Amino acid sequence: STAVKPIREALRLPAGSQVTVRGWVYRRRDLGDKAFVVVRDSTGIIQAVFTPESPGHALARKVTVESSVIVGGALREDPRAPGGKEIAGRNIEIVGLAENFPIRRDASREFLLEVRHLAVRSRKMTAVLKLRSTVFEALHEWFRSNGFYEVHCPMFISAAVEGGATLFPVKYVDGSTVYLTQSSQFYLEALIYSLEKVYTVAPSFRAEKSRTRRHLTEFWHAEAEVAWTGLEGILKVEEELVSHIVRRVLEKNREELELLGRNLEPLKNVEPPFPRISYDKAIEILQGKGLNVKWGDDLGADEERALTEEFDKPFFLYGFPVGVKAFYHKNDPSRPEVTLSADLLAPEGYGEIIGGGERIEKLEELLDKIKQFGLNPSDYEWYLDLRRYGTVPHAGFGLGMDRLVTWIAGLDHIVDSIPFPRTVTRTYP
Ligand SMILES: NC(=O)C[C@H]([NH3+])C(=O)NS(=O)(=O)OC[C@H]1O[C@@H](n2cnc3c(N)ncnc32)[C@H](O)[C@@H]1O
Ligand SMILES: [Mg+2]
Repeated sequence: STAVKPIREALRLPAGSQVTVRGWVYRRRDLGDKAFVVVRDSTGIIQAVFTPESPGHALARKVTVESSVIVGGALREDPRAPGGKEIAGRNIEIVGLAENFPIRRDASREFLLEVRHLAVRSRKMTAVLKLRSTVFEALHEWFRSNGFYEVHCPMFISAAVEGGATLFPVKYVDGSTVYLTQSSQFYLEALIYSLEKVYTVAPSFRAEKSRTRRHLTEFWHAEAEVAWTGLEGILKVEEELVSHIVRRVLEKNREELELLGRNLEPLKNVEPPFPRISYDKAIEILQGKGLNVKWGDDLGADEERALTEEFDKPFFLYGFPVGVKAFYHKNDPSRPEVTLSADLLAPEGYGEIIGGGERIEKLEELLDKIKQFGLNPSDYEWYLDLRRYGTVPHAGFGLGMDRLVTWIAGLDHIVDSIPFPRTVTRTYP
């Protein structure tokens, strides 16, 4: 028998070639005395047709969906077959005969989540996971080629970064209570004093009460911190990073984007500079659209969705009011009621994918703000120390990787962007 080839490569061979492929039975049906077996591997699908003269005919009729198989035969043109070619099946080896596979075409979203350990085999999920892999690969590529060091921060932390309401407490081995990290930001801020430009990609945990299409309780968080820079400096990093990632997906995952039915035009627009609008301007636009918002309100998914209608590429929303953002954001010296913060909103209704901004670098200013926010300074002792020993202006951001994948892939729910989503109601499988 010939050497096993990935299906994508087998399909490129000339008709008449002897091929052997291996994978899982994607579809199986009988038509008259012929057995049609469609095999799936990580590169695609190919049809094999077994006639009564084929040595493998009997096995081909008995093989079940999702059985693992090795199939051999001669390649031939057939415009009706997926990929325009099929295998005139000669032999089939059943490596693992599958029991009755529980997933049917009309399976509900909830059932597909319940059997996600099997549903990850679907062509849609396979396409999303390949695209997700490119997104992470491109992120590392960009940071590493722009002078950033990858660092790793603890998952067990002692104080809230993004507010106490979404902390997951953990009973630690010594009996104390610690928390799962919401963000590596403070540790990155410590690391800029040695490496100056740092990034990390790790899970963050938020006990979000809200059941929405863009919240997970465990999500993948790419965070970066840069010494000696301010708000505009970090926005430039963000727009170049996101543009690079989208460009790489367009280069590498056309097939997957097509399988997902993604309209590519919005993605082709993703080039720096991105538009920048102030929070003030955003409130004006939203009020002009008849939304019931006033200055000082936080902006939720509905408001963000309405704003994205004004743009055909990602855009920055900067200058949030002090009360809307976390304590560590630096107040604008020229307008102390607003902060030097900025979110990056993805178009097409997706909204926030990045949160970030300039940090408070002066010790007294940070101490005042911690107290203003009713927080306990002793919970932030080591974070305050960073301002006692050679403080520098610095800025950073956090990019929600699952939200980024959801937008780029054009998915309608964040749970479809990650293999095993964790939400308010799901920690299984
Ligand atoms: N280093 C930093 O400056 C990051 C900063 N401490 C931070 O955590 N900002 S953030 O809360 O807006 O979260 C950052 C991003 O993280 C994503 N995010 C934030 N929360 C979630 C949940 N619950 N699910 C999915 N994605 C989430 C979303 O894209 C946000 O824009
Ligand atoms: Mg945010």
